[in-house]
Amino acid sequence: MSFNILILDNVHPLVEDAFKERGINVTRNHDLSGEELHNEIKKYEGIVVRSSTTVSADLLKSAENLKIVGRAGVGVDNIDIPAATASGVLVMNTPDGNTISTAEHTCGMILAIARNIPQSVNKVKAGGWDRKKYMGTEVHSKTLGIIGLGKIGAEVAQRMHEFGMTIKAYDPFASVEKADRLNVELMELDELLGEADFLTVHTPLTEKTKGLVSMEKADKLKKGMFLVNCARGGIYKEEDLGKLIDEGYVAGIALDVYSQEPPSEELCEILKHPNIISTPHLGASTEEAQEKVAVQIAHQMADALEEKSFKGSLNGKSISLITNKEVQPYLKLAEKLGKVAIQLAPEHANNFSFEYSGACAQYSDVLTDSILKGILTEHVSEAVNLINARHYAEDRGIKIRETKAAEAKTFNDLITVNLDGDAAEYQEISGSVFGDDDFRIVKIDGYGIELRLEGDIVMYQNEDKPGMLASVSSAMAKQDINIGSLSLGRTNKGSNAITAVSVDKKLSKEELEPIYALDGIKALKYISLPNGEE
Ligand SMILES: NC(=O)C1=CN([C@@H]2O[C@H](COP(=O)(O)OP(=O)(O)OC[C@H]3O[C@@H](n4cnc5c(N)ncnc54)[C@H](O)[C@@H]3O)[C@@H](O)[C@H]2O)C=CC1
Ligand SMILES: O=C(O)C(=O)COP(=O)(O)O
Repeated sequence: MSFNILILDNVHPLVEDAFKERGINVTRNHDLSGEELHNEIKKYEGIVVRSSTTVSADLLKSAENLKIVGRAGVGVDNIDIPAATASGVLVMNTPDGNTISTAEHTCGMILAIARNIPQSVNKVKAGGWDRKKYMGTEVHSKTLGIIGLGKIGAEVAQRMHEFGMTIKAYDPFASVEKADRLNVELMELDELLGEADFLTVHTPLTEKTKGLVSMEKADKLKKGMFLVNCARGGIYKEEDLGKLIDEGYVAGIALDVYSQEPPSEELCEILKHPNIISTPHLGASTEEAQEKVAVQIAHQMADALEEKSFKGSLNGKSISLITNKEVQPYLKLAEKLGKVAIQLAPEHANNFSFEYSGACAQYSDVLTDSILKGILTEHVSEAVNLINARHYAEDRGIKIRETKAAEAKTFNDLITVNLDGDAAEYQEISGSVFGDDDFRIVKIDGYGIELRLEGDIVMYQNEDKPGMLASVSSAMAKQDINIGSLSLGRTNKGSNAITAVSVDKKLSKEELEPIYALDGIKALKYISLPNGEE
C-alpha cells in the first residue's frame, strides 16, 4: 500500500529524502489557510508538524484518512492527543533528537542573562559603550535549580556542573540514582525556590507546572535570583514577570518560549523590560537537531505505517505490541472472542468481564483493547482500532472488569469473556489458540465445546435427549444448509446440552426459525465471523 504524507511546518528537507527512501509519497505545504488545510488534509495518511501547526479536534475530524501525526520534536501541546486517540490516530514524537541543542541553548541563556550579553551587544551595535551598566554575575559557586530532571534537564545539569555550579533539582518522578549520577541534590519545590540563584525549568506545561513561579510565590524565591525558561511558555506566569523584577525579587529573566507564539501584544510590552532577554523559540533550531528530528520522524512514521515498530508513539501503548510475534495470535483470538461475545450478548449489554490465564495474561491490557475492538467494530460507525477501542467503550458506557491468572488451567492459554450477567442466555465463552493460527472456542457456559472461531456458527442449547442432533440436521438439510463441523457439550448425562454447528453459508432469520422451533431447543444464537485472515 502506498502512503501519502503532508509536511506542514518548517521541517528539515531531509524529511523528504527519508520518506522517499521508504517509498512514501511526500508533499510539503506550509502556507495553507485554515479552510484549505481542512480540505487538503483529507488526502493524507500522515502529517508532520513542529510547534507551529495546531492539530485540533476539529482538524482531526476533517482528516478522514489520517493514521499518524508525527511531531518532529518533543512538545506535543499543539496536538489534541485525546481527540487523536478517539479518532484512532497515532501521535508520535522524536523524544531525544533535539535534547542537546535545547540544553546548549539553555546554558547559553543562563550565561547570557548572567553577563547581560544581549543587552550589551545591542548597546554596542547602537554605537554605545557602557561597561558599568552591564556588570555581571559569575555562575561559578552559584546554585542552579532545575525543575524537571528529564532528558534536557539532565544535560543542562551536566554542563553547568562543569561551570562550577551546585545543581539542585525538583522532579517528583526522577530517581535518586539518576540524581546522584548527575551530582544533583533532589529537593522539594519550595526549598529549591529558596536556594536557587538561577532557576531553569524543563518540564512539559501541565496543570501542575502552569504558573510554578508567580507573584504569589515571590516570597519563596531567593532574592535577586535569575529565571530561565526554555521549556514551555506559562510555566512562569507571564503577566507577573516584569513585576517580579521591578519589585526586586528577580534580577533577570531569559525566555525562549511563550504561551502564545509569536507572543501577544501585552507580553511583547513586558518583554521590552531591560532585564528580560528573549529568543524566538530557538531551543531546537540548530542544523544538527533539525536533521536528526526530520530523519527520525520520517523513519518512525514509515515503520509505524508498515507496522514494523511504533517507536515514539504517545497514544499507542497497545498498538506497539502488534509487532510482537508472541502477542499476535492472542490479539487475533481476543478480537474474535469479542466478536462472538457481542453476538451472544443480550441487547444493550454493557457489562463485560475478561479473564486471562496462562502466558497471555501478561498482555491483558492490549488483549482487553482487542476484545473491545471485536465487541465494538460492528456497532460504531467510525473505524475502531487498538488506539481508540477503550475510548469508544467508555463513550458507550461499557463497563469492563479484568482478571488474570498467570498459571495456565486446562489450556496453556485461555481467554474468557463473561457477558452481561443474568440477562444473558449465554453467560460466558472461552477460547484458546493452538499453534499460531488455529483459534477455537473451547468452552461455553462451562460446557466443553471445540469449534474453530471462523465462518458461520449456529449455537443452541437443547434438552439432552436422543434424536436432537438428527432433527436439527434434518431441518438444516431441508433448507440446503450444509454442516461443516459440530461440537457437543454437556455437563451431566440427561441434563442440558450445548451444540455449536458450523455451517457453510450465511443464514437468514427465516432459515433459523424452523430450527429454533424444534422440540427440545431452548436457546439459539447465530454467529457470523470472518473466514481466515481479516
Ligand atoms: N525550547 C525548545 O525549543 C524546546 C523545548 N522543549 C521542551 O522542554 C521540555 C522538557 O523536554 P525533555 O527534557 O525532552 O522532556 P522529558 O520528558 O525528558 O523530561 C521532563 C521531566 O519533567 C518532569 N516533570 C513532569 N512534571 C513535573 C512536575 N510537575 N514537576 C517537576 N518535574 C516534572 C518529568 O519527571 C521529567 O523528568 C518539554 O516541555 C519540551 O517541550 C523540548 C525541546 C525543544
Ligand atoms: O521539541 C520541542 O518541544 C520544541 O519546543 C521545539 O519546537 P520546534 O520544533 O522548534 O517548533
